[in-house]
Amino acid sequence: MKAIKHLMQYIKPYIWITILAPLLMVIEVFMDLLQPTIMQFIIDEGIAKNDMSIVISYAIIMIVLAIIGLGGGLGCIYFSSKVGVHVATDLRKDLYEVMSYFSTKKRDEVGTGKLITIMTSDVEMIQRALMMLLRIFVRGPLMFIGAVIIVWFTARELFNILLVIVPILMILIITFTIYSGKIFRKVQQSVDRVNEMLSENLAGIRVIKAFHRMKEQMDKFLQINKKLTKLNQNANMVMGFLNPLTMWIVNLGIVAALWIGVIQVEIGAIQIGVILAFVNYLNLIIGGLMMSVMVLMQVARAVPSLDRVYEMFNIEGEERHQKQDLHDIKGDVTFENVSFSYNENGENIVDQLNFHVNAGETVGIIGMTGTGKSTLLKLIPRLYDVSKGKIKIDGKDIQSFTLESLRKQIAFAPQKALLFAGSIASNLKFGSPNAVKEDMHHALDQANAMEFVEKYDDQVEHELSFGAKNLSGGQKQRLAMARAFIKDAKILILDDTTSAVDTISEKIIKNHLINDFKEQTLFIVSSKIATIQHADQIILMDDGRIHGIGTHDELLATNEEYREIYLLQQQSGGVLDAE
Ligand SMILES: Nc1ncnc2c1ncn2[C@@H]1O[C@H](COP(=O)(O)OP(=O)(O)OP(=O)(O)O)[C@@H](O)[C@H]1O
Repeated sequence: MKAIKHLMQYIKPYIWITILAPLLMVIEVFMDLLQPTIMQFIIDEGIAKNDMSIVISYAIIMIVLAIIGLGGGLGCIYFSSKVGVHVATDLRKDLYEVMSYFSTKKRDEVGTGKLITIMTSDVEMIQRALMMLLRIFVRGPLMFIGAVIIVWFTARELFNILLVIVPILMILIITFTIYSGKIFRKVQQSVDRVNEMLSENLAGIRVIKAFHRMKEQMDKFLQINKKLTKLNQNANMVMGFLNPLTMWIVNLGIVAALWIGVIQVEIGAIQIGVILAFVNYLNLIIGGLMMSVMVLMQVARAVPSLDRVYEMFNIEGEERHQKQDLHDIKGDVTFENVSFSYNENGENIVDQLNFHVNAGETVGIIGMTGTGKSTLLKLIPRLYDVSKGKIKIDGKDIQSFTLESLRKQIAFAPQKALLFAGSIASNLKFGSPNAVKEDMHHALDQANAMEFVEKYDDQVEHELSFGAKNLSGGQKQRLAMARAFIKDAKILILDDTTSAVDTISEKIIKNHLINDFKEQTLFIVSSKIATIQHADQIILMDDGRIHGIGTHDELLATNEEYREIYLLQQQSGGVLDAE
């Protein structure tokens, strides 16, 4: 109910054409309903009495009425399509907006597959249902009721046939509609799963190929797809049963009409034209019922879609407009007893973290994989919210600031260098929308990316393909770093952003980090001590906890595990000194 109310808000701007479309359909139905009666008149008064003038004049009336009906029908199609398409477009636009405000946690929970299905097939389902409702939902019942009334007045001797047939058809239709609604709900869930698997496999196609797991993935996909096929088949079977069953009942009605009708003609109670008109009206009645069923079926399919769309609008998003703005920060960052778990009541991925970073300092974070380094970083721009404790910037809890203003103060280069299709410049403008060429060159220099960008004829205007597949892993990382650098934010976070970068480039970038970012608070996660050796503090993470904290020299002197990592990396030649 609430979902329907919500949909009504989208129909409201098009309310006049939403009213006009069914009105035009009323004209078409009236014209259709008049045709059999005129035909009856032509047969009984024209042909039976050999009066050609009646035949011709009523045939002309029939044509005129048909043309008027056609005009009404076409108008209805035009306006109902307009409503459907516009409502769908507006819904998609708003869905895109709310989805972009989902908290990262919620987005993870819902899953990309479901989000894509909702934006595409669910919205389309609503669009189709809306169009059909405006076109056929008026036509169906009106044709049904109109035909029944006309039969009552023109062929009352045959009316009893309707009293038997119509209730049977109605029970049949209602049962089928309810049942098909349940099946379509399952179909939709199955489509979600297919989409989820598809998007995951397409994104990971190179990994699948590299590990030669095409067959295994294909088998998995086939299994899910098979389930969808079966559900679709069931749904179609339901529909497949309905048509022959109704036609059989209608045919029984026609046989009964002919039988009873002929007896009535013989005793002179009715004329032959009445029987023909009745058969025609019977077809209109069935047509009306079937059309209503089609609409109901479509509505039954659209209801789960409407619910799913409505659910998206109700998902707790990130707050947008309350709280105070964060301006001109110094850049002190404090973690006070911070714990975080991805799942409610799940194990803490980071646990009771306590540390303080002064503005302008660099913090290096190191530790085994899966120890919560990336998670720690994601808590600072509130990509996820802490489960316990507080993170403070300049002594104030980050929860008290608007997300927009908080994130303006933070430049974040995530572990996976995600770039967008478009020019290098457009990607850099993500970091700083007003950046000019000089700013871009400067940031690209700092990330040692100018070295390859300047080789392109069109330089920063060079187009990146979807997912920046025309770049190497190291090139992508350097551009992603440049995008963070150009933002010139007070807090700069680099999550293992040099893992695929060559040693010389890494050394250049490190020098820039040391010399150009003295005013910024830097968080650098790396698996290599050499990358963070210069940091004012190094945090050694172990199983979500801080296992050691201090400068490189302090940790070397006091922390066994740190010393071991350092020696191992020294032996494997991973040492990299800043100049
Ligand atoms: N979105 C998520 N949902 C649920 N669990 C997650 C999510 N992201 C990470 N984790 C889990 O949290 C733990 C820590 O992950 P995190 O990425 O923070 O580790 P990390 O130290 O950065 O690892 P690496 O060095 O490999 O990048 C892992 O066990 C991981 O499975």
